Amino acid sequence: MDVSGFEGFEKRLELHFFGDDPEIFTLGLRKIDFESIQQVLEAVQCTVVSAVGNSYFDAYVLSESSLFVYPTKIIIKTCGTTQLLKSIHHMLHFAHHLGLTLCSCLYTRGSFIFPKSQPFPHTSFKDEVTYLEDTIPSNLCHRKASIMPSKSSSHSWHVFTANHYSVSHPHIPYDNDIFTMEICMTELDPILARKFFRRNRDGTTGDSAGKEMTELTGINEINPNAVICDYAFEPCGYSMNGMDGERYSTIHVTPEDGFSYASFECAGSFNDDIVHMLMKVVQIFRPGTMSISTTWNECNNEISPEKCLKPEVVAAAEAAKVEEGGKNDR
Ligand SMILES: C[S@+](CC[C@H](N)C(=O)[O-])C[C@H]1O[C@@H](n2cnc3c(N)ncnc32)[C@H](O)[C@@H]1O
Repeated sequence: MDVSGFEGFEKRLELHFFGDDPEIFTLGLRKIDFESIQQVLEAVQCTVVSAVGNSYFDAYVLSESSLFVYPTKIIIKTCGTTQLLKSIHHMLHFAHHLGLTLCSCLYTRGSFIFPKSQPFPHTSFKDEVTYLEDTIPSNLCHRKASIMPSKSSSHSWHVFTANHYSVSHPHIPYDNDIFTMEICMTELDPILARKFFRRNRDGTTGDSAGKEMTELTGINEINPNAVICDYAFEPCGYSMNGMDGERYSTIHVTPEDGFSYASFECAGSFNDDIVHMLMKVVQIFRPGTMSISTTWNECNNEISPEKCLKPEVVAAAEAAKVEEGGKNDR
């Protein structure tokens, strides 16, 4: 941990692949063995603390956040002083051996609380973009990098996208109904944040203490259908991955006062009850500041992260804040 505190804001990388073998849609990247996954994570400087899988994907809780492996997609999210972008080179190597080619890359992050503690290539957004430009293959020719405008300078969204387009694969299949929602929260209510400190040190494991926190805080009620894999760190900190069919969700909490942070991320559909979900998340953390981003695939196969939200998400966030306004005097 940095002398001043732990960097909660995650770096997030989403890579999509395509290939000619129909088997890639059933197993694909999930064929990468655990040793190779560990090799990728070694480059990033984090480890696996817990793992589960269902018939659609594998979910790993990491010492610093989470990894999701689908047949043609990988999402890796890491916090602290990890070097996330160093995973790309290794991932491309393993994917290549499975006959898979990268067709899109999305890298996002918020504003670091402790930017000066970040190692290369995360020393600045400029360095990150240069590193990405140099690492991703040239078939990803549509590239964009931007820091999206924000009312709060401490919650600026940094985005890099790169997409492939070819005549032979004009329509790489994406599910246009599914979007990703990420909520980043700082200045958590200190009383609620205390719930993410381990109480009984004796006889509990990271798994059992994690399960206790999931129930005590109501995280299990956000999506009651999700199978949850949770973990509590020592002396504090919490991570969970949820699996609901092919949809994932993930929560990470840094509860220490002075640099408290929590994030919630899920894959959702426009038919979901976003209001309910947002209300639940806000009630669990009562953050002083929060930002929400949604990302979805447009018909032209470009991954499009939006800080300007779909109206239903804006309405839900505002409803959640109004509801909490009366309860939280901060
Ligand atoms: C890994 S978790 C969740 C990360 C998530 N991105 C976040 O910041 O909310 C981070 C929390 O666990 C605590 N922690 C305790 N041991 C840790 C370890 N070995 N690695 C990472 N975090 C640890 C940190 O102090 C912090 O409160």
